[in-house]
Amino acid sequence: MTDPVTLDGQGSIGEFDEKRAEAAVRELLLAVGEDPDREGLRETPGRVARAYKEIFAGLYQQPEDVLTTTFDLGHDEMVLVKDIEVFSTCEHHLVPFRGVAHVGYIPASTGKITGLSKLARLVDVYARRPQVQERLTTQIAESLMSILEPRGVIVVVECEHMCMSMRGIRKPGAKTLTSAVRGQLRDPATRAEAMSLIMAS
Ligand SMILES: Nc1nc2c(ncn2[C@@H]2O[C@H](COP(=O)(O)OP(=O)(O)OP(=O)(O)O)[C@@H](O)[C@H]2O)c(=O)[nH]1
Ligand SMILES: [Zn+2]
Repeated sequence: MTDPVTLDGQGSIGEFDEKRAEAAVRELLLAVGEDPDREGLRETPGRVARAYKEIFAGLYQQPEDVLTTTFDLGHDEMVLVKDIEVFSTCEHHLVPFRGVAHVGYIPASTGKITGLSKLARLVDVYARRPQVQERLTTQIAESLMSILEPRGVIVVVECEHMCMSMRGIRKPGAKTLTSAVRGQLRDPATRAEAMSLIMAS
């Protein structure tokens, strides 16, 4: 395995250890009083390990891997992609949180823009890690700022956390909104314009 290297303060650039994950799931089943050798559970540790590999695939990716196609277009107005589906995993309880992300930016005057799908891929890179919503939001904003060097960025994320719905406080339907605003989008008028586009149905 590669030596651990910090990745935005999270995880490490290594490889997913499927055997270890499988053993841990088997152990967890034993801990809850289940029989991992019974018919229905026999394949479960392996299945869960493969599912985790997919759910945490973002630990083995960098934003540069997905923000690849950049065009020079000379477009100097805001580009906004709304309602990008978010599936992530709360790092406190390892249960899902899901919702949408809205990602907008004002390209650099040199016109460096990226493919629209790349913004959704960027959301996935950070969502597919053990996360908290605030960090997910700022990581998207900051990676866009450093890679595209735009004049401004706005990221708004709205999610429902299963750790608040299915357990603990049990408030299904409660939504958490987080935002990160950088550069010219901090200007109140520009920010208000972006927010009205985001909130419009
Ligand atoms: N700020 C923030 N908090 C989160 C996020 N996801 C989960 N949490 C919160 O993390 C907190 C963890 O609190 P703890 O008191 O350590 O854990 P707990 O006893 O399981 O807390 P309860 O959920 O209140 O039962 C809870 O209040 C969760 O609602 C997130 O993305 N951002
Ligand atoms: Zn949680």
